Amino acid sequence: MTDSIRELTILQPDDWHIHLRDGKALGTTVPHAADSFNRVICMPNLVPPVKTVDDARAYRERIMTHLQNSDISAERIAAFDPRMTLYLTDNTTPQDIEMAAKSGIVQAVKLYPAGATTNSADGVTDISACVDVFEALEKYDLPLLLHGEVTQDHVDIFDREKRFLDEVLAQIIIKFPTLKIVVEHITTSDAADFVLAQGNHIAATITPQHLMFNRNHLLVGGIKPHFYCLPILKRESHQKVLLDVATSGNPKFFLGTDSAPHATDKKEATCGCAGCYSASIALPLYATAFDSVGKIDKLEGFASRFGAQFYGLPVNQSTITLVNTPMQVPNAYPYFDGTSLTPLLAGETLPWSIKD
Ligand SMILES: NC(=O)N[C@@H](CC(=O)O)C(=O)O
Ligand SMILES: [Zn+2]
Ligand SMILES: [Zn+2]
Repeated sequence: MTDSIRELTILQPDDWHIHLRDGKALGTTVPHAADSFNRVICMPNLVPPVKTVDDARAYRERIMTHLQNSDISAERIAAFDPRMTLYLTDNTTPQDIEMAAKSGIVQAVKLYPAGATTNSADGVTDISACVDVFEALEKYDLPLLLHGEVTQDHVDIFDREKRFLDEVLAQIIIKFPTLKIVVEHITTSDAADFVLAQGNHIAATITPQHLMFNRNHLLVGGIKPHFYCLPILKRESHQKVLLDVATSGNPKFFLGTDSAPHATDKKEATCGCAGCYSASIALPLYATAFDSVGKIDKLEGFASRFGAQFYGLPVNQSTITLVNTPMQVPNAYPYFDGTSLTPLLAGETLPWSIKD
């Protein structure tokens, strides 16, 4: 065994699922995202949500303003390209979809079953009533991004993703056979198998936490709120399958951090918010996960090629270098109004870091 330093230079990655939030939160989240990623698909679950092209345009401008005010390099500022999504509600019309498709700034639309996750109260209450909207998405070739969990009270939280695939998504696919769909943040072997069984117009994103952790990390030895996100971490056998498919080189699986900031006091609470904050350390996390199974050579496809390919965009030209020199994850970042933001694995050491 040699201890030589290993380096990996890959095309600059994109993040196909990120929450930047709004207002003063952008002062922390935007520079973190722009440090590592060129394109980022910005989730629309703001309060109030991003529902129209005008909302999306205004949100993109607020994001860009925070970039100009940050201390990141001119080169990273020039490369950063937030892509917008619209939040589907019961009132979204086919005309809204047509306008989004023709806007040039809306990359996809997002479906949250009402009540499924953070800020999803305005989401869709009856997916079977979305026929016209799905038809329009199919017609204009605009991808549908799914938070794929059912929400009925009686369904066990660990079964909610599988039940969504079997009972909801399977029906959508039959009725709309060419609709482009991304099953976001998949967490089970069932979801991996489901996506593998479909055509190339159906893909999935995978978060760093679902590759690195399972429900024991969340619950054994005390409850760890910073591992709590939705869909919830599952058992180890699912984690292993996710790691298998992510590192397989299959272009159906690509990077989406689901970095989801909540102030530390909102996580460490009697009713803690769902979401792991990972944007600032996402690439070292993914590198660590891929290296753990000897598949670091598969990282570039997952992080920098397959997402662009799915969305019909060119791959980035610039590169970034990762190195297996350890880094310490900060205990917390300053957030807005005197609050702090605790990242995933706060205070721990990661074996990989980004080379300066
Ligand atoms: N993943 C999460 O646990 N939370 C996300 C919402 C989401 O992506 O489901 C958030 O916005 O906080
Ligand atoms: Zn979600
Ligand atoms: Zn998310």
